[in-house]
Amino acid sequence: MNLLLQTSQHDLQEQIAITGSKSETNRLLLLQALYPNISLANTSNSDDSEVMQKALIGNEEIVDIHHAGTAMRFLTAYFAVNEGREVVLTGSQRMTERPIKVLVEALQQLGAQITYEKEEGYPPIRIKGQKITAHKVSIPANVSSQYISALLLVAPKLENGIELTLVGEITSVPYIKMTLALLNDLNIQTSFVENVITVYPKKEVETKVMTVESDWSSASYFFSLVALAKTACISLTSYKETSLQGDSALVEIYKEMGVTSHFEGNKLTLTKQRDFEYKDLNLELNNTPDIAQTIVVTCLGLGIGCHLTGLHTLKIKETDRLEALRIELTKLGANISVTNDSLTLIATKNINQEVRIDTYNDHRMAMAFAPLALKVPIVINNADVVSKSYPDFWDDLKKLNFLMIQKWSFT
Ligand SMILES: O=C(O)C1=C[C@@H](OP(=O)(O)O)[C@@H](O)[C@H](O)C1
Ligand SMILES: C=C(OP(=O)(O)O)C(=O)O
Repeated sequence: MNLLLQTSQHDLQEQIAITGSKSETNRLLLLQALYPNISLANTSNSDDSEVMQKALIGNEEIVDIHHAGTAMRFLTAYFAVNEGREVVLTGSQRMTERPIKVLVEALQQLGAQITYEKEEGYPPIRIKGQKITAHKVSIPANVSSQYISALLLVAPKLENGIELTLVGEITSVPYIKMTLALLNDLNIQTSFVENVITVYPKKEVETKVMTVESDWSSASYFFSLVALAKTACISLTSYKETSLQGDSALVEIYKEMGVTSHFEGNKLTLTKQRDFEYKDLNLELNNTPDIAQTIVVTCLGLGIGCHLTGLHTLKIKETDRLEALRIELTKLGANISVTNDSLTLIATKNINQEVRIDTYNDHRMAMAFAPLALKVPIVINNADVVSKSYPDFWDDLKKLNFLMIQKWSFT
């Protein structure tokens, strides 16, 4: 489905309910498989959480997690320590290009039995679950924090827990802290001192309902919409002022783009500041890689420039996001350059109309570019990719009176 988006609505007023964080949900689904007496509320309705849940409750030999990076990484660790079970873990074409070697080698240090079915270092992988008693392991920390979270999540069920030494610069740190915080919520003891993380074993946890906070990465598209509208007041539920999700940094980042955030209970209200003085932005996004696309598109729409750094992990996500941004923003008339870990956009006032944005099987390409419809009509190709994290995205956008016309590839 290709969608032509346009709107003449410049005052955005609405209340939107976004479901739970997919990062928190996928962690908690795994923890629930380890500790069945916990229950979950406000879970994510994303495809990634659905495949995670199916993989955990199913009993197939071949487990296909499609595009879900967290599911691939978390389940690698889960099946590796699941004594007596053998599975082949695989995913979409793109998943077979996303590296897994760092995690496989760390698990092998602990005694896991994992082999590659095709290319060394990449899914699909064959895992023969083992009883693990070793507990000291080291791992390169600069490729993906998901490898680290994967080990930490299964650690409390290992006989001796885990003592994990992180080697090199640590990337996407808030996601590691989220994992530890969720373990702590279950009274599982952890420590994170300098570059060593320890998780202590815990056989049972108390019965508890874990309520997932709504997804901040999904909220980013509304920050962008508010920034690009003439006037706006959009409320989002259910959010916390102190969040486990690093992407809650949106509140501070979008202040620099004229968006005011206000909390009342668990309702977050975004309003557009009047007479705001815009300046080019300089941001380090190592802690918040998933909002880089949203931010650069907002900057283009506002006619300001930006220099974003700390982006090296973008190259191994759903697509090479740096390259995808360079190609699509150039089509819109932007002056953009990228390196292996940064992006620079020069301020421009003109945006090309009715450009067809390719989405590269990446939900965030579709959602990040959609708010630009407030400035120019825009076509989003393969718009259904949004279901990876936010299946209701287009319905929620309709509530803001966006006009959406299905376009066929040849029209
Ligand atoms: O642990 C998680 O839930 C995630 C960690 C991040 O990945 P990296 O650590 O690979 O940057 C992030 O981009 C991803 O969307 C979700
Ligand atoms: C990178 C993402 O997801 P994953 O790595 O879990 O596929 C994302 O949702 O932006």
